Amino acid sequence: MLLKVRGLSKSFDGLQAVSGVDFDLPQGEVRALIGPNGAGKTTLVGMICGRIAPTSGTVTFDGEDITRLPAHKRILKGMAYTFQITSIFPRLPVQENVALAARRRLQGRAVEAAAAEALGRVGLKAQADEDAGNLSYGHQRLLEIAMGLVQAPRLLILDEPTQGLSEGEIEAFKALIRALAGETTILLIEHNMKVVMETADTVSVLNFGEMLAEGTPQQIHENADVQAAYLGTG
Ligand SMILES: Nc1ncnc2c1ncn2[C@@H]1O[C@H](COP(=O)(O)OP(=O)(O)OP(=O)(O)O)[C@@H](O)[C@H]1O
Repeated sequence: MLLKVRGLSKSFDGLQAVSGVDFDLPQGEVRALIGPNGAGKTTLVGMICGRIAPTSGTVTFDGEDITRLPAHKRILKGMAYTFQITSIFPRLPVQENVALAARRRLQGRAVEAAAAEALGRVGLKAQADEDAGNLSYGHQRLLEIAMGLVQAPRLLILDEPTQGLSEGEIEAFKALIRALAGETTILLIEHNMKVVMETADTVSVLNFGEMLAEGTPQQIHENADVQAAYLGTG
């Protein structure tokens, strides 16, 4: 098991954001984490990648207890949390942004080759020389994914990657996830159910900080408890 979460809880001033979550993510799986607004998804993922200290519980990555390891050390172990660890440098070219991320693990010519490959994968090759700040919002999000990918992570965590993307960009994103499936383990917080249904191997549903259900996209789609949880919040 690549990632193992046991009894993970977080309270903020008495508000129980995540309570007693158990969660297993096998190597190579694409897992979607869904749930109504405020269910605790970002808090759970924050504890997995080390940005948020849990109130109790453990996180094990590749057999090692990393519960107390700071975020930057988790990155070195192969966790990439794209939208938090990478921030775009708007005045640098797109390619240079990706090269900076690549230098966490590579040197010399390998940096440029890896950056070009990552840009190709997210469909931004034509924008390589533009300043990152001039990209559309959707393209900036794809750039962030390229900056995660270029680090060759063992676990890639994407927090609402399709938010703000156009229909065409969402199609490209789905194709990218399918291409990465089996190669990289992916944990995807996603509100767009079409994206979830078409990319995830398995879906975990969080509701009021607790794991409500886990199953294939089809099972989750048909699950009465899940339907009720979403209806309850409008
Ligand atoms: N730093 C914080 N301080 C206090 N309360 C917080 C903090 N972070 C999150 N919360 C609360 O914890 C609960 C879970 O929030 P979280 O952001 O994890 O949910 P979410 O499922 O990611 O929601 P969304 O889908 O809206 O992003 C919410 O009630 C939120 O208000």
